[in-house]
Amino acid sequence: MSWIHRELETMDPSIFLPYSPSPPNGLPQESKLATYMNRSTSTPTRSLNQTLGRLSLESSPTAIRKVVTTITEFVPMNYFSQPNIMQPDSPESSSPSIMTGVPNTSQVHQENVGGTTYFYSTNDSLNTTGALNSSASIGAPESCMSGAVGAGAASPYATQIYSGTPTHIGPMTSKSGLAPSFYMPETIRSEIYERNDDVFLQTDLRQYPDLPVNVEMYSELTPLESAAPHAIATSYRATHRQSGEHYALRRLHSYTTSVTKRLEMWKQIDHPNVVKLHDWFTTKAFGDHSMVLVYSYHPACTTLMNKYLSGGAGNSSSDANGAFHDPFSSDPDAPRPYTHQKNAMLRAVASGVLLPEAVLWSLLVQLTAALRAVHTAGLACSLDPTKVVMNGCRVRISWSGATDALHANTSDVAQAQQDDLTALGRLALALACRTIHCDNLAASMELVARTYSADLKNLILYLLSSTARRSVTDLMPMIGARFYTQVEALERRADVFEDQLAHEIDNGRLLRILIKLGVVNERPELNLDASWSETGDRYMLKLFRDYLFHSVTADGRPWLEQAHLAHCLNQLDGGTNARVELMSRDGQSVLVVSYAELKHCLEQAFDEVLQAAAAGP
Ligand SMILES: Nc1ncnc2c1ncn2[C@@H]1O[C@H](COP(=O)(O)OP(=O)(O)OP(=O)(O)O)[C@@H](O)[C@H]1O
Repeated sequence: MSWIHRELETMDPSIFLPYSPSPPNGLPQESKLATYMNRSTSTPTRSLNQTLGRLSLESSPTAIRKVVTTITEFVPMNYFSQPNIMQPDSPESSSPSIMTGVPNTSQVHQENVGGTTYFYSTNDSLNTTGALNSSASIGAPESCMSGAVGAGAASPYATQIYSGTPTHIGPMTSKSGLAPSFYMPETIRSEIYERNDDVFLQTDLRQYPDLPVNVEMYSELTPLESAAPHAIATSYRATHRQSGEHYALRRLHSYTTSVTKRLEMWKQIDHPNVVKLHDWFTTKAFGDHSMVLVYSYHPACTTLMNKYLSGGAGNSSSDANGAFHDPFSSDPDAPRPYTHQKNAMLRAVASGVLLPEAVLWSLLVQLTAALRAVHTAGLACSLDPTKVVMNGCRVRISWSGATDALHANTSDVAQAQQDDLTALGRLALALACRTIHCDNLAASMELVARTYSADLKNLILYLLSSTARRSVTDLMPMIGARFYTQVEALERRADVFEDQLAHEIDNGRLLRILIKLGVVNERPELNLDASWSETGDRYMLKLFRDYLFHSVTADGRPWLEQAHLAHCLNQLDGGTNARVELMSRDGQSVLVVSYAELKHCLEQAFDEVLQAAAAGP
């Protein structure tokens, strides 16, 4: 007999036969179904209603509490919460107050249809409380308002998988003027994969036999750049031996000075556009007296130089352009620098590789925000395209404070801040022209004037002018309304993140409930009871598992319908009143149960496993 995929929300109650104490097709008492039916009707320790009756506000159910502590449950916002019913500080234990004193009204009806016995539990209070007991249920507003016991209904949310994409997310991809990479979900996914890859893919450390295994509290050192013979500084990714977290280390070779006052000041800077300096120490682990600066590690970073200015490996295919190779190359046929520079710019314009103005403003807004934080703290950062890193659309100034460590606090900060502003101007010009070779200022500015707005040109001119003393705070009026564009883009990106997060929360709900089912189903034994997973509450869960995963079509083929699976799991998570037919494996009996009852069985059974696990050897 094939499995029947029917849910019984609409079943007419009049078809239920009244319960008879001596049914015509009584169950053999040794059958597994009997263990469940006994637990529903007579066995005191297994009585669902008795269990529910024991639940009270004072003693919130250990089952629920244990589950919450062991697998972090998703506790939704209590949209309709009423102070007299819901406990604000303990959302997961609020439902039992409504359950208190639920009368034991368990009844079982059974009928025989064509040799198959159908068992119906008509325990309405069970269905209701189960629904209220949902990890994600919030109760219907009416029931909360009236406080009526038994009037609750499963949250519509708890029984759905996706609430749907909000309408404001959809049309954003066609928003003109904003770089699409700011808010495309596919981009978010690929960015996250790229970052995870970066963390998990290990470099072959045999290439670096001289690397120490441990440096202070850090191990698994992986160079972030290819080794240069006479470098004065080297960068590594490393893992903290205690926390397991990744850090970026900047090693300053043969370090002789020891003044660290400015490093202390750098440590205080916590800004989204500055890579955070956490710590520093000196070490002889590299065979010399090195200083190591410890920074936050941002996976899959690339420098602005690599991403936009060098045409190197870091460039995306659309960015790659032979126009940006070094004009001073050793190739005797290479064009003379000026010609090359001009040609490069013209080709950049023609081939459309110039950055959209919105992207330029985004970079400038972020960099000026970083400079503002740094300058306000009385520091300067030696801005350089190789020392600004980017992942996603976030820009950060990297290795902050390394210059101060090298020069031992001797530089004039006021002058260094002016140099930062000039460096920002040069960087803006380089990004606008897509080349670092902008020595011909007139030609470069001509390109900027032709391609971009007057505001951008004026900002660059202001930053490059050396006549007046400039300040980073003067830049804000020049950025003007473009700041709002940046805020708008970030908020749109946040919208997409929230939408994705909502989906993942729903996936998490399903994963948790699948974990619970997996922990209970087919467990070989529990507390020396080899038939534990086959009897009592668990028998019903086993049949539910069969119904979910092993259903077949009328001609015996596996019936795989993901929407059905997700729907059933959500009904279970919500503990709804909808009923489902569960057929015994011999096809002789059909149990008609509500998801509320199934949910309660699952929580009871899972709690038993948890208690056994916590009992210790
Ligand atoms: N905090 C960080 N987290 C992750 N990666 C970073 C971080 N800071 C820099 N990087 C990456 O490390 C790589 C090496 O950076 P580094 O500044 O050492 O490059 P470099 O051009 O070789 O400079 P230098 O010659 O001064 O060492 C770059 O690809 C950069 O993207």
